[in-house]
Amino acid sequence: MTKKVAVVTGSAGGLGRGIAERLLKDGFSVMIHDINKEALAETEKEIKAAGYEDVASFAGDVSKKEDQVALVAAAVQKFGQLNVFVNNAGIEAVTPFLKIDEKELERTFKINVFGTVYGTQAAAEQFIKQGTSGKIINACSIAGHEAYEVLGTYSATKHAVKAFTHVAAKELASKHITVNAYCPGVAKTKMWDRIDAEMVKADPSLKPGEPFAKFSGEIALGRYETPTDVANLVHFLASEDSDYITGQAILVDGGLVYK
Ligand SMILES: NC(=O)C1=CN([C@@H]2O[C@H](COP(=O)(O)OP(=O)(O)OC[C@H]3O[C@@H](n4cnc5c(N)ncnc54)[C@H](O)[C@@H]3O)[C@@H](O)[C@H]2O)C=CC1
Ligand SMILES: CC(=O)C(C)=O
Repeated sequence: MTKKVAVVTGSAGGLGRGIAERLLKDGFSVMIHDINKEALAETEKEIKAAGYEDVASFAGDVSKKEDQVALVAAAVQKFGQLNVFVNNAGIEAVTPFLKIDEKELERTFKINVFGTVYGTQAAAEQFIKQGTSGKIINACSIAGHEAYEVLGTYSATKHAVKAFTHVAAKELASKHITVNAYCPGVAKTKMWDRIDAEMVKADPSLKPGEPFAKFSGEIALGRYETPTDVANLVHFLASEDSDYITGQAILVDGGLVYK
């Protein structure tokens, strides 16, 4: 039987790498992808060294539509088809509201929102061309359900990701394409290291590590999130067990936001 094929954007590290590794374990062929070419090459090497042969990599920028189309084409050329597309890549922005500027708005919306739209379009076009069903899975956040101080731009982008998840699900359902989102809480990746540093810069009364400790201290299950926690949900959303679920932005946050 032909192996199913998944693409995971922004998977040179962090949550994306955890997701890619889980999908490989589940038996998918996986195209990993990132804007950081060196980290991507290193990750591919490490994954192969761990015994996974059906992995390949493609470097690109999710905010460029042509890169997303080329990513899908590369996955299909390498593995023969596409079944799952994970719009994982995203960036943070940590700025007090009155200081948010055009540059921050443009950069964050281009990567988090435009990137998700372009990835969804490229994947959906391929599913339609194949005449198959398909699954699109987007990175949202607790910040797509709540809005956080000094994370205004980021929260707005994740609310937009949630809205596009709903709309794409409605429009693509008749083509047997499902669109869902995972909404992590507080995971100690490079993103949170940067958020912590920026929050300390914005409020000098804070010490390094305190913002992360404050956010993760409110998690009901008593610990911060790991890439595996997120990958467990994406594994489900990529599997046939989720076939009757579409348009959902599912919280996977250990009990932090209740919606
Ligand atoms: N870490 C956390 O606590 C949470 C993360 N998320 C979301 O999960 C996703 C992954 O987050 P992390 O792994 O924590 O982030 P990260 O910053 O650790 O990793 C993100 C990866 O995306 C890549 N990337 C950035 N811009 C890109 C672009 N334009 N094109 C292609 N690749 C690009 C980076 O090079 C990096 O390898 C993001 O969408 C983030 O917003 C959501 C909720 C919580
Ligand atoms: C990183 C993130 O998604 C937060 C702080 O909600």
